Amino acid sequence: MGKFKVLVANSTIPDIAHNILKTECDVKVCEEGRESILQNIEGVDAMFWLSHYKLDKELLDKAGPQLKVIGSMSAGYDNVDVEELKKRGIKFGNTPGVLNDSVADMAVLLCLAASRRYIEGRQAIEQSLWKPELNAQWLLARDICGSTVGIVGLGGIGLAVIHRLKCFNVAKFVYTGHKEKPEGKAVGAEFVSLDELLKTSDFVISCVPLNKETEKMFDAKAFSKMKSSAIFVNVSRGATVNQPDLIAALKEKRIFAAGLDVMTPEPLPPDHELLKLPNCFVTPHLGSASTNTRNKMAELAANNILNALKGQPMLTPVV
Ligand SMILES: O=CC(=O)O
Repeated sequence: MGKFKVLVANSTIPDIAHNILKTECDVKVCEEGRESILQNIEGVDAMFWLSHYKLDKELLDKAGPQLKVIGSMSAGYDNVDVEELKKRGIKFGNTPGVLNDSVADMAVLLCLAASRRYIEGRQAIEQSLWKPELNAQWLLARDICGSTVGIVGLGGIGLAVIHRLKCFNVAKFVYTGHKEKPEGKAVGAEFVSLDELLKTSDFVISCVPLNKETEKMFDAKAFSKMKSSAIFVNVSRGATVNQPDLIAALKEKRIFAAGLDVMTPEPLPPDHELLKLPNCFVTPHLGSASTNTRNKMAELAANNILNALKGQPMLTPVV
């Protein structure tokens, strides 16, 4: 018998996390759904969290006062009531850093798929619109080469995007955020205001965390400042975008195209308007979805939990 009781709030987490937790804990795994978490959470010392559900007061009340630590297998934690955790003295850790490369790969994929008009090209084949006569003006792309790339939120993911896109011979990198960062200077990116970034960038890539300040920051006003040839890419959270405004901007060709790994809602209904736009390339929130990255995230989340249970500092604490 392990010393600690841990609830795993998702039955699909990689084995590596189970193996780590099992060394010191009794591990219980939930079935799908919030109901199952609510049914199983009572009396546990820790929870391994991987869910789009809200981690809120109701869950914490149901858990009871012995709950000491929650380790989330995610970088983002916008669905977690961190203030409530703080109030209750519950430690909370996330898994930043280890997913930077995978998410940055996804950002590059989105830049390319949106700028090279992947959806339109594919549809043209399927709808027999690919004509035998050569047309030198057909489905022309916007190049990354020679472009200005704007990173909104220069954290680890934004930096990893810059490192990748350097090979594409980008003319200029700009970034915006709260303050100028030495890491920005080190990669040759210029710190600018959001306004300046929106006005001058050919690619606008959102890497910001979702919070009150960033919620719906990409709205009609923001899209109206962007070039009509600009490509908007989002690998952060769907809620940073006012989605009806984005849809209008894409429909009216006020911007050239978008590439989205995140959107609202998730999962996106199959008949959603975003999927009907030929200039919008959508993937189902797969940024961190590689075998290696998910293993690293699982390992880090499990070690955060064990450390905190044993009274040691978490490797990547939030509170
Ligand atoms: O979106 C993925 C994450 O926050 O880890």
